[in-house]
Formats: sequence, C-alpha cells, structure tokens
Amino acid sequence: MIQVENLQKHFTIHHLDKTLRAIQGISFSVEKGQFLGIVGKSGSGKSTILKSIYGTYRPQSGAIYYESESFGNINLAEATDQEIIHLRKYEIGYVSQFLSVMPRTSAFELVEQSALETGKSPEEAITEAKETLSDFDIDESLWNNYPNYFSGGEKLRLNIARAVVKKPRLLLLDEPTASLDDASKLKVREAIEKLKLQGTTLIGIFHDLEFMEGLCDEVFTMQKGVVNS
Ligand SMILES: Nc1ncnc2c1ncn2[C@@H]1O[C@H](COP(=O)(O)OP(=O)(O)OP(=O)(O)O)[C@@H](O)[C@H]1O
Repeated sequence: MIQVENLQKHFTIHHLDKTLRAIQGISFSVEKGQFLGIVGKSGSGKSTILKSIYGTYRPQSGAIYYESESFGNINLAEATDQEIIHLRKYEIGYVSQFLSVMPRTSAFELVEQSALETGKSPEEAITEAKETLSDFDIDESLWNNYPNYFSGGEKLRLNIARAVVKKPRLLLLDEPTASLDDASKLKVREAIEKLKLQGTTLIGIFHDLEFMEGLCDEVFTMQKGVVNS
C-alpha cells in the first residue's frame, strides 16, 4: 500500500544560517490493512515522516509510493497540490494531538462535514456523524457545542472521530492519545482495531508503548533521523 524509499528531509534555519537534517535514508513499506508503529526519542524525525507522507513537507530526495484508488500508484513526494488535496479529502487521514477547529462550527457539524466531503448523502452523513460521536463517547449534550470549549481529552476524541468517519484507506496518527485517560485510550484502540478490520492501513506514532502492545504489525525505532532496526 505504501513504500517509502530513501527519504530525506532537511530544514534550512535561515536566522542561524544552518541546515538541520530531520530524516535521512528512511525506507520502509506497509502492506494493505497493516499497522506500522514508529517510536523514538523526541526530535528524532517521527512527525517529519508522517508530514512528508501527508504532503505537508516536501522531502529533498527519496520517494513515497502510495497505491491510491484515485490515481493508481503515485509518488507522494512529487504529487501536485491538487493531487494531495484530493487524496486528503478521499483517501488519507491525519490525526495529530492538536485539534484545528473552524470558528462557529459545532462538534457535530465538524464530523458531519468530514463525512460529506467524501461524497456521502446528507442523510448518511448525519447518521454516520451520530454513530462516530457516540463511538468515541462524546456526550450528546456536547454535540451542538463549539469544540473550543471542550476539555483536552474531548478535543482529541473529536479529532479522531473526524478522521475516522471518512473511513480513510490510509490513516496517519501522530500521537493522538497523548494526554488521554485510559478509558479514552481504549476507545481509540477499539476504533483502530475496527478500521484495521475494514482494511485501513495505518502508520502511527505513540509514546505509550503499552498502548501499542498487540496493535501494531511492525514497530520501528527512530534514532536521530534514521531508522534503527
Ligand atoms: N518545520 C520545521 N522547521 C524547522 N525544523 C523542523 C521543522 N519540523 C521539524 N523540524 C526539526 O526536525 C527534527 C525532527 O522533528 P520531528 O517533529 O519530526 O521529531 P519527532 O520525532 O516527531 O519529535 P516529537 O516526538 O518531539 O514530536 C527536529 O530537530 C525538529 O526541530
């Protein structure tokens, strides 16, 4: 489903006149429906890998081949902005520990809009938004509220619900359980298991190794920009 070859990304820090090598020589592949876990120290380049796959960062060299439904095999490292936007809408989800909300949009509308984006009918989008919000234990009294007022854990669960309602083919998880309590983590774990059964391919970064136990098909450890296997 995804094959990363010799990926390299560096950042130019202009005010320090310095180049920072975030990742170099990263190669791995993930089969359809598998879950790859990435662990490693802070600053070792884990998020840079996910952001390169999601098209947020453009790597300097290397390739990211993705078996897309819309375009066939596509190198995400060289995809156009239009292709990336299309894939984000229909195929690739990204969940970080931060929720970016739209002003004056309720929690329910956020999830509903996400479902509508994938081409669901308004009725289907409403049904699926309700199901997903319930799945993630977001209290019904909060559905019409603005997420700005949510607690940290509620925001995280909403963030994941918004990605999961799309049933993406590839889901990138950048520490989505940071600061969640055990009950909420369990919900996230159940959702991941459900997605896997539906055939979603996942790549996830977690600090909580206990959480990953038995969930990932493979785990690799990053050390200062390179994979340490
Ligand atoms: N946009 C950016 N501009 C400059 N430097 C960056 C940028 N993004 C990441 N870096 C640098 O690249 C390196 C890798 O960062 P990255 O966020 O990938 O690490 P990480 O392993 O995900 O860390 P953490 O576990 O703390 O989230 C770090 O030294 C970071 O400062």
